Amino acid sequence: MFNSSINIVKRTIRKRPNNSHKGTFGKVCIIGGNQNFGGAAIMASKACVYSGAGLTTTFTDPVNLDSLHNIIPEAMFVDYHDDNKLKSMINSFDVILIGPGLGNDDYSLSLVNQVFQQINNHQILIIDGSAITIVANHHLTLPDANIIFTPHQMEWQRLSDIAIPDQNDKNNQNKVNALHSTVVLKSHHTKVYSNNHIWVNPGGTPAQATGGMGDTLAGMIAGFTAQFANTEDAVISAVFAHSFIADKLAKNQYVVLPTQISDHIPQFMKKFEN
Ligand SMILES: NC(=O)C1=CN([C@@H]2O[C@H](COP(=O)(O)OP(=O)(O)OC[C@H]3O[C@@H](n4cnc5c(N)ncnc54)[C@H](O)[C@@H]3O)[C@@H](O)[C@H]2O)[C@@H](O)CC1
Ligand SMILES: Nc1ncnc2c1ncn2[C@@H]1O[C@H](COP(=O)(O)OP(=O)(O)O)[C@@H](O)[C@H]1O
Ligand SMILES: [Mg+2]
Repeated sequence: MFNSSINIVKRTIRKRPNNSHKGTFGKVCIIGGNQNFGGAAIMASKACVYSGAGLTTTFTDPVNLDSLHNIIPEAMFVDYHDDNKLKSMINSFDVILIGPGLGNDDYSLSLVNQVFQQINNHQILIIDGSAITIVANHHLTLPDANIIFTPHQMEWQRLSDIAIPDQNDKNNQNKVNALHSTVVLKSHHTKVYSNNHIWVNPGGTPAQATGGMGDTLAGMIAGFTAQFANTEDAVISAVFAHSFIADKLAKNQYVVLPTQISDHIPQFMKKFEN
């Protein structure tokens, strides 16, 4: 499993062509971070930029602006209350990540609805964190887009109606097929379900069990899928990179911080570029 995963990573992370520019490496929009969970959107944004996305724009509550730019000045900011900006910009992105720290209130629901109404089938939509809970609680109809869900087991229980003890491959795959989406089911042994294919992450460590770890993974998946043509391979490579970096740091650390993982993404990508 480890060697076949390395092969996927190597065929995914391409050497950057000399005649490239920021436009070559994808435009990502990250929507999340309410007044309480700004850190989630900021960690996702950091992970996305460090994964090499060409342009990252973060739609968040304005209370997060200074912190966002302190941590990751490469990310652009839009006030997520600005309806007109969201409307006019949303279809210009290759990848939209919605959910990290979004919260579950009426305004969060309206943002999810707005994205679902406007997104098209050329775009990749990553649904994480609060946005998964919103889709589940409000039984939202999914839009016609390339959808990737990134639930942990509790979020998957809400979305799939499969209780955590019953989350086996057969039950999970049936639900994934019904959703017509890719599902990254996160746990101590994360699995990626897509098109009747299941990939099991060979890595991961309890040193990763800290808030923000999934927000960081979601940002990495956004950055990888924005750049690399094969979306399934890009998702697998991001999940692999996330835990590979964590496993390495955990050799000398009791706990690994999400932002530390982001710091090491560029070295990981250099090591495996092909
Ligand atoms: N610094 C920040 O701003 C943070 C914001 N966060 C945001 O908070 C919102 C709520 O997300 P939460 O996941 O905390 O809340 P949820 O209520 O969705 O789920 C958390 C609970 O699920 C249970 N659970 C069962 N199996 C699990 C598994 N395999 N992995 C994780 N939890 C499992 C745990 O008991 C945990 O308390 C999201 O939008 C998220 O992005 C969190 O990521 C924490 C950090
Ligand atoms: N014990 C563990 N072993 C391996 N990976 C873990 C462990 N605990 C958490 N993780 C990883 O950390 C991430 C947690 O995601 P999530 O619960 O969404 O975090 P958050 O929403 O707080 O950012 C997932 O990628 C999960 O696989
Ligand atoms: Mg999460």
